[in-house]
Amino acid sequence: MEDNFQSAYQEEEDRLNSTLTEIDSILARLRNTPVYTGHDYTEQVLEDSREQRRKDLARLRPEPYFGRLDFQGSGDGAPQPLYIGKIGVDREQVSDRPLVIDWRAPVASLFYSFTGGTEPASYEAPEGLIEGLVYLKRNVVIRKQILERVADTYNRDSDAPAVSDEFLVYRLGENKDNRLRDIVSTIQEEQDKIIRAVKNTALIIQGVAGSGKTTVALHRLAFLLYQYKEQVSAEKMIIFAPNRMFLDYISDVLPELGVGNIAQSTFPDWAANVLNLELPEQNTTETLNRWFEAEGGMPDITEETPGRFKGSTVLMEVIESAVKLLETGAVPEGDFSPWEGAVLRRSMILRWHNEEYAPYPPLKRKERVMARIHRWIEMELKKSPSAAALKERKKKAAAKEKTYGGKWPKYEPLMIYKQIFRAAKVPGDWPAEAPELIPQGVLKETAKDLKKGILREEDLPPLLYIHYLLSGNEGTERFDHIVIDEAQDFSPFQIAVLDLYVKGHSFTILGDLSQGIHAYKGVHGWAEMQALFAPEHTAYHALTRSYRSTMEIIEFANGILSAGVQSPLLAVPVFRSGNPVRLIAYGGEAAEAAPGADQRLQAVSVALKALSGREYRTVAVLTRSLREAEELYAALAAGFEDLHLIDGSMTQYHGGLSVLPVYLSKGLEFDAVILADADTSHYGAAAWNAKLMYVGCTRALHELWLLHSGELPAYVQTAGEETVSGWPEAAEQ
Ligand SMILES: Nc1ncnc2c1ncn2[C@@H]1O[C@H](COP(=O)(O)OP(=O)(O)OP(=O)(O)O)[C@@H](O)[C@H]1O
Repeated sequence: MEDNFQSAYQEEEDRLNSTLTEIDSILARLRNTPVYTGHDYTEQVLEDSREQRRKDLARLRPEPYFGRLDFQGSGDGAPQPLYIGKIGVDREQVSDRPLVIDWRAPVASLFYSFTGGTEPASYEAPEGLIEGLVYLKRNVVIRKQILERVADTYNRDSDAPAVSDEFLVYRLGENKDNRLRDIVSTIQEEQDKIIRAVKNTALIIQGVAGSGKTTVALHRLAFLLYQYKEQVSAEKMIIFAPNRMFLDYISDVLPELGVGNIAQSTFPDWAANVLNLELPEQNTTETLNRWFEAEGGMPDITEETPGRFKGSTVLMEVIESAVKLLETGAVPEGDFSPWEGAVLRRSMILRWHNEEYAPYPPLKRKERVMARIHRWIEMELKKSPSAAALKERKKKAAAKEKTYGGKWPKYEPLMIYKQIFRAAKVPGDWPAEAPELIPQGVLKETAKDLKKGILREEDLPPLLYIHYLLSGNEGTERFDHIVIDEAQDFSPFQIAVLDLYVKGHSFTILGDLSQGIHAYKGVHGWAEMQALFAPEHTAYHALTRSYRSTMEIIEFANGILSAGVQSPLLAVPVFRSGNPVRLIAYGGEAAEAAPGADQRLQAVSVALKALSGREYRTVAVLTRSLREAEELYAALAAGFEDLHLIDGSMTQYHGGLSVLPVYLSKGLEFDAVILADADTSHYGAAAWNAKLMYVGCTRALHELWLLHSGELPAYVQTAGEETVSGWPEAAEQ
């Protein structure tokens, strides 16, 4: 065994050396080729490609590849070793087998989809299905040109035919810094299917916490750019994520994959930009705080909860009817007469509006009709009998034209939105009552907000839709692809509106219903989103394995889900074992002398010291509310150098030690998590509270401690069979 390993290591070291020599020689040749600066187009294209190759090779040199697959296609005489890396490199002789194969190339898909066994394997190539036998699947870790590790996950000649998880487990056991990383060397089969799915589909992915949704979405973008290079461009792709700090957290993955220039935004930021609106900064944060700090729990969520109703496609219908009403009554009453004796019949204007310009959206139609009227005036002016009459008529016509233009509907999204909710005066031909489809409660609350000038996040999709109905998506280029992360917090209306701004329903929509803590606005089931697309335009995938946390943490979090939410969406852990989850009751007899608040502070401080003293790089204290996070931070900051408070307004994630409310931790991960206040007064019995706690627990990679002074919620007690209680010895108070 040891001998085999030695020879594998030696073999890979030799191959690495020869690869590096070859890369260096290609690079040297490219660098010695004079840079073309002339005007010949063909030469310019060749120069661009040389420059790209120079950059790629320089980028590749420190870690040229990460995997090897020995494959014998049906036409091959013997198994051929294929080396797979982040970027493909052709040899000097392009007819030879590539030096390194791009991980996105069709043949590289075998590296990910092959699940062991002696049966033939196959992959889809442009020329059709290629079949053959896999002999070896090997992971090689190279850092700074040094071979660090060789691990065979499959070897046809060995006794263990299945693909082993050993290398994956090794990778997952590493500590994380403050950024999400690429996973090209260990993409799993279920993830690979999503990454390589065809472009023009609305892919909806339900993935348990830590199943790699965010990571997979980013790899999918890199794949689409490779596979559809002629059809898509990075500038026309966009990622929607919950907040700006999260965007910062994921911002390294795409550059690591060699992809730049993909727009990343929050939905409100993007919508405000399209609508040309200035959104007050604190609105979203304020809604969140209001919602999550609510004393005595959340209000009940029904289809009439404002966020839910305004996110529904029912409101789309209401808007469509309102815009139709405006459009039908748009042409002002009466003929148009710019001066005495000149008359343009209304019937003619109506014909222009309703027939000739019918294909245009209302705002364009109005512009076209007004331009046509202007041209008509100019023709009429030519008939003026004298220069004085011409001058007089011109003056009159200008005034009349202005007045006539003013009689048209305003066609302004916010105004129309206010009119729909009866927060602004409605045109004469509108019914006095708002449409029955709008529930009374929503009507009142929205009208009150709109009159005060308050716009909430849930008002943005309707506003965008009105904007679209009025102007089409003119001025905003349609995207080639849209990624929506944390999509359980999106509403069907939001997706329906975004569909108007993307080509071919090309979406990757990822989320986890078990983390749906924004139930007042998000979807309650994926069918709500699937229903927006024709069956042939949508596909559903479920990711059930969780890669982030140890088995102990996942089993504990699963327990919370089953008992607290009765959810069937449980995570399947990768076989990676760590320390048991720790439940720590503080206060009680040992610390009776200290008043309550001090005991809590002391407990958090001891836990933070204990965990940050280990090899972990990121440790988080999660509180139930922002206020509690702020208070804890203020009390702890002096004792911990690298401590950061994370509130809703942050744009950067620093890593190290953090204090944050649990609802803001969504999407992030930490080596160790301390869940402060895990008691019934902070986490009530409602499913919603269990979800919140589930989110908190699943942020932890290696270590999870729950601190409490009161009773633990029942769903934690039942989940806690395999946990340990109390402080570890070294951290004893
Ligand atoms: N195939 C893989 N190989 C190695 N690491 C992986 C793999 N898949 C996911 N991971 C790791 O698992 C962690 C979770 O990934 P990610 O944040 O993308 O999951 P998620 O499903 O978006 O999680 P959540 O919904 O809980 O926020 C990350 O550290 C990621 O690097």
